[in-house]
Amino acid sequence: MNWQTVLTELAQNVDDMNDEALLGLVNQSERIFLAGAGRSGLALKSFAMRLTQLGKQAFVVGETTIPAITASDLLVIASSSGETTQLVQFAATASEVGATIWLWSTGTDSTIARQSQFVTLLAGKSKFADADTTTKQPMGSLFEQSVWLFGDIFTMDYMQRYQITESFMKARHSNLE
Ligand SMILES: O=C([C@H](O)CO)[C@H](O)[C@H](O)COP(=O)(O)O
Repeated sequence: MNWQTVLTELAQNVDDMNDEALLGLVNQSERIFLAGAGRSGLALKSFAMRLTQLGKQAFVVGETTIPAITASDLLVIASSSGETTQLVQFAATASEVGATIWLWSTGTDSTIARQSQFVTLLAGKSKFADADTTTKQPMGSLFEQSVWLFGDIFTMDYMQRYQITESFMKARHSNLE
């Protein structure tokens, strides 16, 4: 029963959100930084891994080996609320240096959204929102699931758009597992 509820809720995500501009944005960005807190960050990490396998330089914010972000870099932020304190600070720093920000969120009325050049809206509600009709799941669960799925679907679209094969990606998979 709850399986069906979750799958139905995930269908709120439209299937035509990977437009050419976003595919081009990632293609043109040599270095991509990814930031998310809590469960949103865990889901976004799965996309960071795929970006590496697609041939990009991907850095998860918070890892000690991360370089400084610069004007030519892309910062992807996943945040249901767009208001999580440390992510607001990351967006401010990225803006100061002139980096491009691509936010994945549930709305456009947030501090981070206002600093972002690109915003992708995913199904779910902000973790700060009260229970509503958007989802029966607690807090940001639907959004966090959507982050994982959007990353996977974007990966498939990117493979098709730039003719990247699975063997190309497998060759870039970690061999220290
Ligand atoms: O871990 C989370 C929490 O359990 C809500 O479901 C959130 O992902 C984390 O707090 C980050 O929040 P957002 O930045 O609003 O996604």
